[in-house]
Amino acid sequence: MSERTAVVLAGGRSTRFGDEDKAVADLAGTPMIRRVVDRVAPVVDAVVINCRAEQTPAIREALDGVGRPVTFAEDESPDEGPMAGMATGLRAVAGEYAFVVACDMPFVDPEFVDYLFERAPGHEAVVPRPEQWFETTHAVYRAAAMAEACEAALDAGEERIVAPLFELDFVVVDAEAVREHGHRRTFENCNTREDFADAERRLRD
Ligand SMILES: Nc1nc2c(ncn2[C@@H]2O[C@H](COP(=O)(O)OP(=O)(O)OP(=O)(O)O)[C@@H](O)[C@H]2O)c(=O)[nH]1
Ligand SMILES: [Mg+2]
Repeated sequence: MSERTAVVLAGGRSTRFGDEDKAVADLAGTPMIRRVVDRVAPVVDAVVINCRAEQTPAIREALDGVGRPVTFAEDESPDEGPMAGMATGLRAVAGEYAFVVACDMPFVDPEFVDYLFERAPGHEAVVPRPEQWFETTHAVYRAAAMAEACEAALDAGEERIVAPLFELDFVVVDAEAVREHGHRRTFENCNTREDFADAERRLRD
């Protein structure tokens, strides 16, 4: 099946942001997660949201009318970290490949996401490495393979998402390819009120 899915990770507690869920917080007039989904929707067929059960109503409302089927993959037990969320989200994917993205990346570049999907056939993961770090929450995975690898890593007490990644046949998109195919803002994430204010200034430009 060639269907492409976006898995949006939103199950965190937004502690750096404050007493509000940053996923649905207003960013220049639009809930942040809506910005993320609106940006990736043109290059995917379906959307899966990973979050805690109590977040679902507000996120569902924020995503009303996005034009792609949205399903919710709720954490069975919350606060187990982004890798657990990734496994839960990927288990709910119907197609072969999924782009996993954090809910706090409102500048995600659809053309770059398309490029990541294009590099995927024959591999289990396509992960950008614009600098020193692998952007594991902005990467394409063969859903079943990564879900399984995450579950094994969690069982082994691993917390870093590179651990399951290294178990897969993965392609690295290096700094040069990132520059060539992507906008540098694509990896920018908003964690604090200051990050929101800063992003908002640029979104209103
Ligand atoms: N399911 C799930 N997702 C998580 C968890 N922790 C973080 N995430 C998600 O992983 C992504 C990156 O996490 P952070 O940017 O640290 O978000 P956060 O944990 O909500 O924010 P802070 O509390 O400020 O670190 C975000 O999309 C989060 O929603 C978790 O325990 N469970
Ligand atoms: Mg966190």
